[in-house]
Amino acid sequence: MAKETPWDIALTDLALAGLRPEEATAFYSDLHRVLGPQRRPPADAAEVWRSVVDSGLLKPSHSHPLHQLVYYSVFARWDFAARGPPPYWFPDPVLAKRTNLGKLMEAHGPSLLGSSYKDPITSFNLFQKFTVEHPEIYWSIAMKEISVLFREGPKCILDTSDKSREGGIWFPGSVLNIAECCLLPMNFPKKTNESIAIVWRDEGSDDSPINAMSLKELRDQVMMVANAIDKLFSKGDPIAIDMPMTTTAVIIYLGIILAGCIVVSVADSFAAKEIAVRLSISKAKGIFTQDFIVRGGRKFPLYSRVIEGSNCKAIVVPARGNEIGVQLRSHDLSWKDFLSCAASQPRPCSYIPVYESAENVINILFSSGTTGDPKAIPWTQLSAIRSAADSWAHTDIQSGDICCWPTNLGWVMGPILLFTCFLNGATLALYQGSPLGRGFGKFVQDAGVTFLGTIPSLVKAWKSSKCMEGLDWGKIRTLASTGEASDVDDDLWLSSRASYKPIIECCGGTELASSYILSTLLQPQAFGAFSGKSMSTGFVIFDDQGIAYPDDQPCIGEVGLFPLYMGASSRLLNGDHKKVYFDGMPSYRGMKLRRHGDIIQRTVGGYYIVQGRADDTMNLGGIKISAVEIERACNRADEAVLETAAISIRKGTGGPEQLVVMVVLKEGSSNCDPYQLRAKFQKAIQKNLNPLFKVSSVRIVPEFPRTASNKLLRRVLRDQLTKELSTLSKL
Ligand SMILES: Nc1ncnc2c1ncn2[C@@H]1O[C@H](COP(=O)(O)OP(=O)(O)OP(=O)(O)O)[C@@H](O)[C@H]1O
Repeated sequence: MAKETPWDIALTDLALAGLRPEEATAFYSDLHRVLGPQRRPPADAAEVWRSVVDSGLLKPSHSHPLHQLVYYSVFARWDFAARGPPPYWFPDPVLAKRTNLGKLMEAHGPSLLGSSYKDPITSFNLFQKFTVEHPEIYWSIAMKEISVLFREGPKCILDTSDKSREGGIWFPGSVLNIAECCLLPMNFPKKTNESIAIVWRDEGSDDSPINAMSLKELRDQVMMVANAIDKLFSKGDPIAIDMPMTTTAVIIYLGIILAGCIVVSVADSFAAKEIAVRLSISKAKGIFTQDFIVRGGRKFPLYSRVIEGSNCKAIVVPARGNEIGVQLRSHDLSWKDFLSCAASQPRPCSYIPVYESAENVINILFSSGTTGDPKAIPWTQLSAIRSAADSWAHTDIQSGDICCWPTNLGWVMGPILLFTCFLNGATLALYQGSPLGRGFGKFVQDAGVTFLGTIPSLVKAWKSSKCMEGLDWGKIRTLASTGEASDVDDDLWLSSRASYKPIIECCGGTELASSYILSTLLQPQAFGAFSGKSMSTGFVIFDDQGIAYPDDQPCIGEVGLFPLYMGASSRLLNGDHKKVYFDGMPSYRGMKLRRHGDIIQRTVGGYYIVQGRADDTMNLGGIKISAVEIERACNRADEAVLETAAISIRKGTGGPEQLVVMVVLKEGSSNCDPYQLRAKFQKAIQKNLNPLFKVSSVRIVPEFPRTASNKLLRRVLRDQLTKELSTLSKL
């Protein structure tokens, strides 16, 4: 499909990529005008691509094959080993100074870095390093940028005197209510009572106007909920929310925190048993839920799932309309009856928040369980601050932005998105239904979303179904992706839908309340790669012996986080925090490193590429390789492949690990032959990775097992294959 150079693209190629003859002729001459006469290198591919994008030649309305043809032809001769991943987006020196971080660096860079400070782009790495070495200075400045209002100010920013607290004590002595901070109008960041706090639309009402709620309306409703909570619960009670991330769910979330209780977030896709386990671990005193979930035009029971394994008081919100569609147990309440508890108050929409220390727990979240049983992670008010501040710095969220990221309050992205919007004066955009279809994309268009977050499986589904064709996503300023390693071609598709806006890759963990590697608008971006570490985050990549690679050296290894990490967890409800995150970790410069479990690659050029979990690493013929690297090579080996999972298994008798590539095919490709695929995978692996790696077999399956948040569960596939093998060997 791709040509040796973009100059080799012929009219016939453009026709094959979907252009009509007259369009192909016009495109051809425009392309050549942009490319100029130089037919062969030394033209730098990155500069060529930059001119192509700047010229606006490639439009969102063009077919994906056309975008592919140009992109892959431009970078056909790119030497990854010598230059790192190819950049597709470049910061503009003038615009960079107008970003949140750019402004902060311009204001403080000269005094903090002295004459070494040049400008936000040139000095980004130096500044990030400074924030790691002086986190107390960075956080004292960053805190002024988001709407955090202390009732009592902190004694200092960071206290490291208690050596048993590896993560340090942040903002000691301070008292606040973070939900109140979300709801108050502020001069900076700008939030008035009339500012639009939430916009939303119900699935199925895709041609109706967008609904909107002002900050004052939101505050009134949250206060009403807090008043009603006071009637039914006591301060400090854990109260669960298990429902889609709707406007009502967001109001409930803030109401629980305003009233000094703890939100227990449970994702709405869990089965009854999983819900029950989470309610029991957190000792929830009540649960807010819905009668049903309406998604993709279907109605799924939710209340019945919630009560199957738990007796705690349920407050039931109707999925649609005002009346609930299920019969309640005697001790449960409808949403209407719950709200009427507050209505009897003289001022139902007025509430004095419960103020607590910054380290007070506001939310219990559960990790995805990719590596084992989900961990119950207490989020403090600091976690909320961390999440909003990172979005301020890295995704450049500003007041007036309209932010959409399909997720759930039970996944870490839910609370991160909520605090990102409300502590930065941005608008939260919620599509109340399935994000998989065109209705969601139309909402993004109609609501004028400026920031769109995604997960890789969602992007893959949009690209493959072509459901977003013809939509105008022109208001998008920034995209983002998290959860799993993203696919270069899927990201090419995503960015091209928004005229090549940057995709900010985010990788962290529920227990960090943030991402440890995170792209920025101050550095060039490459698909599927992270341009750097997040502000104030330090880490090393270490080898099998626990020895850290030098910071400027390209390498692959496990990441070890510096333990002083503002907003990260310091305990687990269902596990030994020290054992999970610190025991067995190497030390670096006198610091015991914090475990995160990811294998990452630092490339030439200082980009990071996630290679998956340490547990998914395999040893093929004595060489260590991550599953993700093999999958990246195989995913593009044949047009029929939707996705692959690389698993290594060992026969019961021991011996070397054998590589099995499992495949899910695109719709309509069912007659694909596994033997032919094996040959193609073998070739792709030999060409891109290592000629010695052998594909032992290929399995075509209808779908992969995934966590409830859609992460590929390689450990389940590995267990299945190992079991099958041992049964076979017994026959
Ligand atoms: N953008 C990304 N690219 C690659 N991997 C990612 C990305 N974002 C997240 N991840 C993976 O997800 C992990 C964080 O997910 P989460 O906090 O939900 O817990 P988990 O590790 O999946 O679950 P558990 O700790 O229960 O096994 C990261 O450590 C990383 O492995």
